[in-house]
Amino acid sequence: MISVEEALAKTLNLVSELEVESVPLQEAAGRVLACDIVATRSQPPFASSAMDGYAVKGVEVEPYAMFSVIGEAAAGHGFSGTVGAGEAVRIFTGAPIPKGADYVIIQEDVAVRGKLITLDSEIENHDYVRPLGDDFAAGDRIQAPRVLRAGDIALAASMNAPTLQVYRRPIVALIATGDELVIPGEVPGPDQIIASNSFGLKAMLEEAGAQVRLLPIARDTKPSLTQAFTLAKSADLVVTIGGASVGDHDLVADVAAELGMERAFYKIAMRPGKPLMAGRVLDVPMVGLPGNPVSSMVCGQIFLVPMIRKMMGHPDVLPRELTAKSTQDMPANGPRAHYMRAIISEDGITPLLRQDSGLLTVLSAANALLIRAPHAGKIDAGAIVSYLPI
Ligand SMILES: Nc1nc2c(c(=O)[nH]1)N[C@H]1C(S)=C(S)[C@@H](COP(=O)(O)OP(=O)(O)OC[C@H]3O[C@@H](n4cnc5c(N)ncnc54)[C@H](O)[C@@H]3O)O[C@H]1N2
Ligand code: MOO
Repeated sequence: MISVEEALAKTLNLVSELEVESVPLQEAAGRVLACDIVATRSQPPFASSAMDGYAVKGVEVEPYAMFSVIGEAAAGHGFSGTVGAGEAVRIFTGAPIPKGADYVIIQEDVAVRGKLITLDSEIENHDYVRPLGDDFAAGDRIQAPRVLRAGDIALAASMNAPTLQVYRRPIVALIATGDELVIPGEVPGPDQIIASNSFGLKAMLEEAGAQVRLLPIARDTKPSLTQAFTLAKSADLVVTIGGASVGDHDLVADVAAELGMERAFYKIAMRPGKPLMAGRVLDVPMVGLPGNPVSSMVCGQIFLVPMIRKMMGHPDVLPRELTAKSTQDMPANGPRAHYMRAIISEDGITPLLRQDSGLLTVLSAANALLIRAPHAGKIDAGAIVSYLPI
């Protein structure tokens, strides 16, 4: 058995960044930018007004000064003339500052009579002019790599970049295995249960950015598993669920071996998740998850999500572990790293009472995985422990 850290390094080694593709701006959120975005224009492209008011010459601004209004400048429709001494142009937010003017008096500080304005006794000492290129100048860049958030998309749009270069999303083929499984909505036979892991994993991996194909459930026979692997050949990552352990019907390792699997490892010092395996099958990176529902979801979180992130070009692939005070005493841990389903709140972190890897109710109630290292000693309530939010 190898450690979680070794297994993580080996699973990450199986994959690399995928190719770069062009996507429309509207579809780029959450993707990782692969090439710098270069602004093809400055913003604003002209000095512009930050307020509704009157554009004048700044040197003429003083209490009770009077100006005659000679025209109007609105956003999208500038004033074509020049502002002279004693003159003002009615101006609105976003409009170009007219020639000759360099100051905007907000309309709240002005008394208007026909075409004449008089400044109040107190005037704000602020020109309300946004200079040309105040936000960015032509040639400025959004640097890659970068995970594109909503604010970045707005900035890229403003830079007039209609398509962006991003890493491709990985295609993941998910193969649930087991004669006992039927899909949700079907009527299970007396010895059957509903397949849950593939649906939970699909949600998890899609949230991480993957495109997930749910393959038909493979039966516990070699031909059925062989067919499933063959169907998955065009994916960037094949994930099997179940059949990973040592029982007579756990055939994933055997079938993968018959298909020439280059095995990276089998079995890790982790709880849940001991029978995890990984390698390449039919030249496709493959991870074999244990079937117990919580085991497969926890392994998905710890191993698959970082693999997806690496393929998508993320600069940081590993989740950042956080720390909190344990609200409970805890006994010494055994030889496997324990990822305990737990609840993090302002009081600290509390491991849930039942940790059996078949309990999806417990996983659903948890919002964190409390991490106990192999052979960690016993701790008292109040001790600092590591966790991952889930
Ligand atoms: N003698 C031993 N028995 C087991 C060991 C061991 O070391 N020695 N390891 C245990 C551990 S730990 C785990 S985890 C499980 C993993 O076994 P498999 O990967 O072979 O999984 P299965 O036997 O196929 O299934 C286990 C369990 O999970 C249910 N299952 C499977 N797939 C799904 C699915 N897609 N959706 C919902 N539930 C699923 C399945 O019905 C079983 O109940 O092995 C232990 N045994
Ligand atoms: O490791 Mo198993 O995954 O404990 O249930």
